[in-house]
Amino acid sequence: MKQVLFICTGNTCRSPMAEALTKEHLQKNPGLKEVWNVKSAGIFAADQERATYQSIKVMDERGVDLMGHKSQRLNSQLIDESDLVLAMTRNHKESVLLTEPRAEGKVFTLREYVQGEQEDIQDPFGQNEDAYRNTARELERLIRQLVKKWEEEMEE
Ligand SMILES: N[C@@H](Cc1ccc(OP(=O)(O)O)cc1)C(=O)O
Repeated sequence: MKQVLFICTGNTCRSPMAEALTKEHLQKNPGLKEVWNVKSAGIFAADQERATYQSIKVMDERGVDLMGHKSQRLNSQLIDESDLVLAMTRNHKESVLLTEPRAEGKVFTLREYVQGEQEDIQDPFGQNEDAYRNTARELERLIRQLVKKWEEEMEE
């Protein structure tokens, strides 16, 4: 099996949403579900924190359960065991490559990986629910493209 690891700062908003959305999409695609294991972590995350209330709420609005999420701090082992590391921002990507240079080649920003563009996914932390909703919508779009990309790769 291959492992994808989503990275953000606190592992309580963006990367948990990306993880949950990806798992949700994989549920609908048994072939791919056999291929990809999905995790998330945060560069400055505390361990064992729940996702923020707003993240849980906006995911719930999409029928995606984030209640069981527990944050974890990024570490070398997680990077080493991952085949693909998808960061929310260029800063996250650069920070990973600075501490784990051997990860070069498997670390991308999510948008770079699916759209070939460098734009970041902004942090909704500390903002209102609508900001979270916008992040969720943006992530949903990107994750749909990610899964499509994996499907196409599988058919090759
Ligand atoms: N937990 C940090 C900040 C933080 C939390 C979450 C966060 O969002 P995300 O999980 O999307 O990186 C960003 C930063 C603090 O102590 O203030």
